[in-house]
Order: sequence, then C-alpha cells, then structure tokens
Amino acid sequence: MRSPKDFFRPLAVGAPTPVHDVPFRPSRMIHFFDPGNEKMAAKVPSIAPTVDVLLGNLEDAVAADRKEAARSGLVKIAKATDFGDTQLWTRINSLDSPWALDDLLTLVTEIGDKLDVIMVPKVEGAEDIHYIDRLLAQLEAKARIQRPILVHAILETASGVANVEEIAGASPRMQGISLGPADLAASRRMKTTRVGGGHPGYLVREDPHAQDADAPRATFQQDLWHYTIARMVDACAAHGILPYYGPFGDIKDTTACEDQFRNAFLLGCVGAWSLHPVQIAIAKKVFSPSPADVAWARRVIEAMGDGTGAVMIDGKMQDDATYKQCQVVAQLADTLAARDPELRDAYTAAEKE
Ligand SMILES: CC(C)(COP(=O)(O)OP(=O)(O)OC[C@H]1O[C@@H](n2cnc3c(N)ncnc32)[C@H](O)[C@@H]1OP(=O)(O)O)[C@@H](O)C(=O)NCCC(=O)NCCSC(=O)C[C@H](O)C(=O)O
Ligand SMILES: [Mg+2]
Repeated sequence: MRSPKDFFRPLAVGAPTPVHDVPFRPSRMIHFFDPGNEKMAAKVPSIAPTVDVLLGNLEDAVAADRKEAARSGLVKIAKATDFGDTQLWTRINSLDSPWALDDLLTLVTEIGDKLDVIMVPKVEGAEDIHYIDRLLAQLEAKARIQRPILVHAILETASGVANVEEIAGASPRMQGISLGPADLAASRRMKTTRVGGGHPGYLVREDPHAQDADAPRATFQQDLWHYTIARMVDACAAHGILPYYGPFGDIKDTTACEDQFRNAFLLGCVGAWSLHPVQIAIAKKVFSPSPADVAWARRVIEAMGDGTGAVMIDGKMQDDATYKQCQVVAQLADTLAARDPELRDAYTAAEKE
C-alpha cells in the first residue's frame, strides 16, 4: 500500500498528476453502445447531445469474435466525433480476459486524450485497481496525455462487494462504482435470471389473521439490491467518489426501470446505465431532482440563514441537518441546470410559484 504522502504522485515519469477531487460532472445516464455495431455507431452523433455520458462497450454483450471490431470501431468514432460537453467513457474487457491488455494499449495511445473514464468490470479488490493505475500511468506518459484518465469499477462479484471500501479508496483515479446486478447474481449463486429489478418470489407475507387463520394474507415484494446499493453508496461517499445503479435488462418494462432507478437515486446514486434509447429519458427524469423538491430545498436554505438553529416551515421542523440535506438537492440542481437549459427553466419557474 502507498503511503499517504505518495498517494497523489504520478505512478510513471511523465504521467499527469492525479486529481485530488473527483470532478462532479452530470452523469445521470451512462449510455451503452457497441462501437462495432454499425447501426448503433451511426446513431452516436445524434445520441451524444442527449446523454451525459456515452460509453463504448467492449465487454459483455459484444461477442468474442467481434471484440476487435468493437475496439477499432470506438477508436474511429472517438476520432471522428466532437462530443461537446458529453463525456466519453469505455468499458474494457475484464482483467482475466485475453482482450483487456490490448483494449488499454490501443485506447489510451490512440484516443486517450478523448477518454474521460475507463470502466473496469468484475473488480475483485484493490489489487485490480492498482494494476490498472500503474498501467494507465505508463500509457499516459507514453502517449503524452495531459490529464489523468479516471477509473470506474463495476461491483459485480462477491469478492468485490466484500472489498468495496478498499476498492473505492484504492487510487486517486477512482471516479465511481456501478452495481452490476447480473454478474453479481451469478457470482453469489443467487437464483434470479434477470438483469436487475425485483423478483416476485423475494417477499414477506403478513401474519395469519387472528379471526380467520385461513384468510388470504397480503405479500410485499422486497428489494433484492437494497443491501448492496446501500453498501456501495456508503463506500463511495466515504471516499469522495460517485455511486451508480447499473443496467435494467427488461427494456420493455419502462415502469419497473423507473422504479429501480428512483430507488437508487433516493439512496444516493447519481446515475444509471441506459442500454437502449428508451431508457435515456427515464434516467434523465429520475436522476434530476424534481422542480418542486428543488424549490423546497431553496426555501429551507433561505429560511435557515447561516444553517444553524431550528425553524418551522409548513409545520415541519428544519435544522442544521435538514439544511445540509437541502444543500445536496440544491447543489445537484445547480450542476444539472448549468448543462440542461430546459431543467434550469423548470427550476426557475418552480421557485417563483
Ligand atoms: C437490447 C438490445 C439488443 C436491443 O436492440 P434491438 O433489438 O435492435 O432494439 P430495437 O429494435 O428496439 O432498437 C431500435 C433502434 O435503436 C438502436 N439501438 C438499440 N440499442 C441502442 C443503443 N444502446 N444505442 C444506440 N442505438 C441503439 C437499434 O440499433 C435500432 O436502430 P434502427 O434499426 O436503425 O432503428 C440493444 O439495445 C443493445 O444491445 N443494447 C446494449 C446492451 C448492452 O450494452 N449490454 C451490456 C450492458 S449490461 C451488462 O453488461 C450486465 C452488467 O455488467 C451486469 O453484470 O449486471
Ligand atoms: Mg457484468
């Protein structure tokens, strides 16, 4: 383990100096596309302005015989496209695959100056991040990259969950962590075959009725992912990095997708993955605080003055802690409004009501 004094030193001569704080750029939806799929690649210029993050996926969902096409497709797209304010990320193949090394060698040397974040799947512990950290520094130095490429881990193995705190703090490059519910379910030997979402069999049932033991008893479906998301959020917050919900595989069930995204938002996540164009608007809606909530937060902040003491607003007690909660909402709204004029107008209108 590096000493605290060395933590922010570049890991290769000539590599850029690591960042001290993760830049908080809007990342409500990380939109996945396969850069080797011509139909999806053709949509990149029109989708880019509508998303916060565009991610060229090289790992799962790209067939083994299409890996090189995906990698070279991403290089071509990155060189040809002006992404404006939209971030460009990639998901490389897992570190135990035959493709990960070539993914990094090619992408950093060819388009490293355009890549904001590299998503690393199936991270098991801090050692995986240390490996990537040193390799990226060497490649950045070789390619004369001026700003460090950040790293995002997917939480999708039982070991990864057990080690999530050390993963979150393994490197100043750590930008965030996403839940990968499909691989995590397989790794844990869970018995769901879905990509995220609930399961009707995971429930609690009300007690038998005292008057009639045979009367039907209500059941309540439970959230399979609550524990993991909450643990991931705490690890990320403790280390100053950003937590995300990952994929929702039932593309047609837009209602359940919205519910899953909202649960994650309320628990502290800043975004989720969109796998299909239809999920972009869902993520945008869910991960942008509502105009009413923002107006309320600003009202509390204004009423609380220096943020100490206690006041009543509409019958509800406000104090130092609710002031901080409201600041979270108001600061997020400011960041998103700076990127999204429609949202800015909606927030302004709600404050005037
Ligand atoms: C899920 C899909 C395979 C569905 O594709 P398709 O059957 O083509 O859907 P549609 O006919 O409804 O598509 C309409 C048009 O939109 C284009 N399209 C579809 N998806 C995208 C996209 N993501 N980006 C851009 N454009 C897209 C289609 O090409 C159609 O175009 P046209 O015919 O010209 O109108 C597909 O959506 C897909 O492959 N999505 C990405 C899947 C993916 O990335 N999966 C990996 C991430 S999830 C994961 O890895 C699990 C995780 O790690 C874990 O462990 O939990
Ligand atoms: Mg996965």
